[in-house]
Amino acid sequence: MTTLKQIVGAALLDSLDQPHRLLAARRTAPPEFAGMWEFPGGKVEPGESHEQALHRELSEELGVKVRLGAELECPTSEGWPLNPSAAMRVWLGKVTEGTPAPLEDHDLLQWVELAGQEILALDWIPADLPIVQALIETTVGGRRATD
Ligand SMILES: Nc1nc2c([nH]c(=O)n2[C@H]2C[C@H](O)[C@@H](COP(=O)(O)OP(=O)(O)OP(=O)(O)O)O2)c(=O)[nH]1
Repeated sequence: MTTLKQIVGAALLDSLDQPHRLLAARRTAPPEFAGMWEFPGGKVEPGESHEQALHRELSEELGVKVRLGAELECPTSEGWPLNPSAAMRVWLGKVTEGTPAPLEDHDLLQWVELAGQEILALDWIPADLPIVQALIETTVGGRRATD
């Protein structure tokens, strides 16, 4: 039985086949996370699947429709641990309708290169750092090795 609060996040990429850039979102609240970068998303509501929750959150927060790709492989069945009471599962995705805008919960969106130092230089919510690392490995890891 799931005991942790379930959060879903999207790694929105410029392309699912040949990704080069990720859309990062800067949070406005709560105070301890304001100004930090994260994957857009939020809590799974009762009766929703994880994917349904993610589509709803992306519509509310960014005003976009997306195609979801694979789930980013995570260390536990409940996802990536965020804190003692919550875990997040993350799906790769691509915007199919609309232009992302910071409508709710964020004050800035930024497309960042997956390769290079720019992405790691962002002030991510600390719990997101292993997720960002895994995303880089999954997307451009092979390319990096031959850079
Ligand atoms: N969306 C999101 N939340 C994250 C990330 N990393 C991380 O620690 N969190 C935490 C922050 C919050 O405590 C929780 C998600 O809550 P939220 O505030 O985004 O969810 P929500 O929009 O459904 O919340 P609410 O306004 O309905 O209260 O997970 C991340 O990358 N994306």
